[in-house]
Amino acid sequence: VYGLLGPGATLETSTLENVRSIILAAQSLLNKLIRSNLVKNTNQVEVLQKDPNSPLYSVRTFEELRLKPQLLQGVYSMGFNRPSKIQETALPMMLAEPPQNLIAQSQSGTGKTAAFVLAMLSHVDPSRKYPQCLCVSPTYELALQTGKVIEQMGQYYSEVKLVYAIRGNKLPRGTKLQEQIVIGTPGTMLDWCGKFKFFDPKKILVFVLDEADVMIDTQGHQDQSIRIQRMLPQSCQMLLFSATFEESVWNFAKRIVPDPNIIKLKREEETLDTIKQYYVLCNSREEKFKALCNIYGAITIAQAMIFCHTRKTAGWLAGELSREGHQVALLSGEMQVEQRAAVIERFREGKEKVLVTTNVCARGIDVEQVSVVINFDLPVDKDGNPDNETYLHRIGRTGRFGKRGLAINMVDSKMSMNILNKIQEHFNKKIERLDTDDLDEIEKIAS
Ligand SMILES: Nc1ncnc2c1ncn2[C@@H]1O[C@H](COP(=O)(O)OP(=O)(O)OP(=O)(O)O)[C@@H](O)[C@H]1O
Repeated sequence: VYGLLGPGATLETSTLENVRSIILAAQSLLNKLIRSNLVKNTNQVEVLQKDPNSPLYSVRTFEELRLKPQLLQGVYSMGFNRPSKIQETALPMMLAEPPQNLIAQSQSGTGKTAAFVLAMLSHVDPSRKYPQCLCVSPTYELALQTGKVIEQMGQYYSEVKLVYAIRGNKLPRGTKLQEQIVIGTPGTMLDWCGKFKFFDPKKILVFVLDEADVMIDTQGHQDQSIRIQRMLPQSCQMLLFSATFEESVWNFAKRIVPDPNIIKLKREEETLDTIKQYYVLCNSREEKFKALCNIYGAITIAQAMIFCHTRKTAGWLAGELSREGHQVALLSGEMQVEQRAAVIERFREGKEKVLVTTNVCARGIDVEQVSVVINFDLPVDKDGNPDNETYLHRIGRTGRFGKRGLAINMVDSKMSMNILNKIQEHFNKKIERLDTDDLDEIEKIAS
């Protein structure tokens, strides 16, 4: 299957309406590629049960779930010692008899994929050689990532096989699938069960819809998913996962999952409390660059992220910094997701000390060891208004990381001063002026 795939989706291949969904899907893939650990979350899980009178089980250990030994071995071999926050509640619900339907929302990296993969592997009967679980993902790259988790978790359960229903994987007419798990994108999945009848949808026990928020942004995916769902038997367990839960996602979720239990885990809040914020007044990008050099000359910066508004500025700045002798990594929109993941990985490993990037590329990426964030350009939305949310994401820290940080904003016009003032008002946190021609003053900010 891997050999059949072309390179990852690029923005060039898309129509304009699809750009947002492609960015979302790419972001999600990027997060998966660069993630090395569970994203910890200290918030409480909110649970809404279909039947409020039934007792709510949550587990502290994987043993309590009475998994097949081959699966427990698979779980431990992945380095999981205990269920994540969302898994504590989601797993007993998904593994209950009779199976329960579930809608679960929690941010990327909290263990949703591992949870539903475990549920699918627990429910299949390997002695039956036909599809019993379907999992739909928004893109084939995301489907492949989930497939990898199935392969890893099921490594000691080799009787269970999976097949990818993705564009490019063409099967001869009349094929009857023998694999127990089918994972793919909605269009191909629909063709496989509706048009080509490669398997019998009435025999499906578990239907998983992953990344619902990304899914609904892609034209046609919603309808295709609903059409697949309609072919499944009433007894089929329906599971839907999403990182965010806007109204539109919720409406879609309710159409896909009848009588759901609902689990939500709020994202850990980011705060500016532990961040010292400054701004520097300049007149041009050259002056901004000079200010940046002065800062680097005065204080030791282990690792910094620098945000620019456009690819062009980012490219220019990366070049200038390299000429000054800095080890610079550039993250840019025209790079494919895999290339971006590699750049971030190198930066995380400390191979480069400065990461220059545009906003699109770096949304949602945590690089814990970064202590200095520089807004070479202030974050604005497409209408040129201050983008407070992005400002917070760039420089904010969750309580968990708690470390002190430094944020420096470059202001180069009346307009950008105005934006800075609005950001300051919005967060009600003072942003101090920094004179970068005064070395003593710069040294003070690092202490
Ligand atoms: N119980 C666990 N203990 C330790 N690590 C875990 C556990 N569950 C999952 N992980 C790991 O944490 C990371 C995130 O898990 P997972 O991919 O399942 O999260 P997710 O919520 O599905 O995120 P995304 O939607 O981005 O895929 C993965 O590297 C996974 O291997």
